[in-house]
Amino acid sequence: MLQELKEKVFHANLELVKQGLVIYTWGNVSGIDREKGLIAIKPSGLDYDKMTADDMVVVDLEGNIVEGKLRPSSDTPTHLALYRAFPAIGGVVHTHSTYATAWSQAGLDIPNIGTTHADYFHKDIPCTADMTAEEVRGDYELETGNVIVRRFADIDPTATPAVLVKNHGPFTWGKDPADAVHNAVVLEQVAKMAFIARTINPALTMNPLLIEKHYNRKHGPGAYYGQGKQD
Ligand SMILES: O=C(CO)[C@@H](O)[C@H](O)COP(=O)(O)O
Repeated sequence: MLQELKEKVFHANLELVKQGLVIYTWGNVSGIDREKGLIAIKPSGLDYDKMTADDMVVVDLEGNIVEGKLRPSSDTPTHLALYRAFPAIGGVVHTHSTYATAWSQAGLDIPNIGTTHADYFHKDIPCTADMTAEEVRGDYELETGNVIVRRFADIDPTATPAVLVKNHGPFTWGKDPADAVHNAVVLEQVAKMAFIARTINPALTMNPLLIEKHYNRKHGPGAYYGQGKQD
């Protein structure tokens, strides 16, 4: 069942390691088959170098295991909350990549201070608020997803496919697992550049005109970015 999706999710998980976003068994990637309402996700606690596509666990949107001998990622409820709330997404990634996690631990949004950021994330990358005692002591992973969804009440998740969970780490998403990983890689670079830039100049400014210009070059009605069109 879902062999093609399991293969895509498996290779997307391996890409986290290849891109240096995770060590040991940290992080996880999932993908969804919207027609079937089924999700393939990395198994919990398994070394990436021992993992196979067949190890990917298939669950439904309520988290019931439909196929798989292993336990699904401990973050599965968070992934599922995002799939339920954001109907346009096809893949979700969670990592503890260094710079994005540092901004999560600092509890600050990553400000949009550069065109690389604007290309991929449009606005500031939001950090969630503190979780309450009830949320932490309750179904923590599900509540983590709910906190993310509430933080996006007035943010377009398609335009800004990333969030920092305060004191925990980043989640990204995309049209499929590979796109979600791509956004996780760029997020880590943007987090690193923002940290360095603000260290160099705490009083730096961003030209607001560049935000729409760069975002629309890549995503707007006239988007040609990467399609080989000439100026
Ligand atoms: O956020 C965490 C731990 O804080 C998790 O992402 C682990 O880093 C990976 O958990 P599994 O996917 O292996 O259950």
